[in-house]
Amino acid sequence: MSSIAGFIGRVYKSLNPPSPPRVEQPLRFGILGAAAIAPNALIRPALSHPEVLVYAVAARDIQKAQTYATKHHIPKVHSNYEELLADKDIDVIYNPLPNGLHYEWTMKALEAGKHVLLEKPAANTAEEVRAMFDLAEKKGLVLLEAFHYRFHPAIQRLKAIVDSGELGKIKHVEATMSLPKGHFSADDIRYNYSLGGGCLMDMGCYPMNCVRYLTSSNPASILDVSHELFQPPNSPSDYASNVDKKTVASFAMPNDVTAKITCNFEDPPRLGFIPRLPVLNVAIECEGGKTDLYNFIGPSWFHTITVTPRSGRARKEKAYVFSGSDGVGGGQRGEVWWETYRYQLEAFVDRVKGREVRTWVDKEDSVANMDWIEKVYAVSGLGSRPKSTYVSTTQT
Ligand SMILES: NC(=O)C1=CN([C@@H]2O[C@H](COP(=O)(O)OP(=O)(O)OC[C@H]3O[C@@H](n4cnc5c(N)ncnc54)[C@H](OP(=O)(O)O)[C@@H]3O)[C@@H](O)[C@H]2O)C=CC1
Ligand SMILES: O=C1OC[C@@H](O)[C@H](O)[C@H]1O
Repeated sequence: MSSIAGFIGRVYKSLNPPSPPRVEQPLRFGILGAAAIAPNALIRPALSHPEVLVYAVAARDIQKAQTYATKHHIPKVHSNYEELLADKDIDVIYNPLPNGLHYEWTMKALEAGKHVLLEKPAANTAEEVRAMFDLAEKKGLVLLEAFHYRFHPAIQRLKAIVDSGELGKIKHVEATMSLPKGHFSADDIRYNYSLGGGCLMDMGCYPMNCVRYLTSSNPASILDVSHELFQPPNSPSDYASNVDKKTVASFAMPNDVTAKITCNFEDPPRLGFIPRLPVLNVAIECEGGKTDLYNFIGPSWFHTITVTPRSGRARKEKAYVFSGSDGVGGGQRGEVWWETYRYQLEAFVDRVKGREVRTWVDKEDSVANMDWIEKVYAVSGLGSRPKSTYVSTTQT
């Protein structure tokens, strides 16, 4: 009963967060595009952060930007992306553009002297990811690939359990992100190759990141890759698609560990008619038992960490807030209703302000993640998503 009340409380408070008064000079964020994800990933989390003001939005169509700004109480509207970047009152750019535009607009934002909170996956190629971080470093600006789940206590608690050695050495890690068929329409950016589409890019980047994070390593090699292709409705049977709607990849990790990632845009109904639930799980087999986290990507409303030692009693844990006794260090306690995005925003602001952060997703992490995504695409034969044609004016 108390867990149902806890769930309702978390959902309610995360959707209706308290909004404390802003500090005298909050960080002013500008949003590139009237993006579908921004209300969840930035606008709502920002309400409860006293040092953040979502100050401006730009869209390719000014009317769209105005409607969005009115709906989300954003004070300023710009009629194009360049104008947003030129706005001297903006400190941070949030870049939730389609993947294939991440590089160009992040480079432009950094060139304009802005910190950048950049949606995942960071860009279409590892080379582009490195170039963005090089420029951020050169300019002394903060750049973060928004792997929001990494900032939540749940995944950090899971890693602390694994790292504590209580289950012995890791043998195998499996991470899955799968959504029921029908979640995305055929014209979604996710199915558009020229915009950096593909399931491995959009969803597979999480399991890729997660297996690397939990094993504290990069793959040694790829063991196997399989994929299913997206075919636009009414396309000819010989339509050559290079957009995966599903990818499964297995890896040899260092120290005799193996890993498997699965991502699926279109999990078909069971028996053809029973709709599937999303699958957002990670499971780890160790020599002395196993553990898993149900809902590793969106743990804020509900998750379960199950720990099953080979000998001894199994237990279930929750980690909605950093407790101090959870083996993941001090600072940034959080609130039980904070979503992954709110934890992420806390760390981002702390980083910009030069304060210590509990956790971070750094340059080499982002570069390696993209590198392995490209390597999987190379094995599947689909190839990397197209390189940006943007030529930076600030060569690093
Ligand atoms: N962190 C998370 O949980 C999530 C992250 N994402 C990531 O966020 C990014 C955006 O996803 P989402 O919000 O679903 O995307 P949308 O379909 O809402 O597109 C985002 C914006 O892209 C702009 N855009 C610019 N050029 C084009 C173009 N040629 N075609 C289509 N759109 C264009 C549009 O801006 P305009 O308003 O100017 O027209 C649009 O508002 C992706 O990188 C995705 O991976 C997505 C969902 C969840
Ligand atoms: O968290 C997410 O869920 C659905 C995906 O398509 C999206 O891009 C991703 O970030």
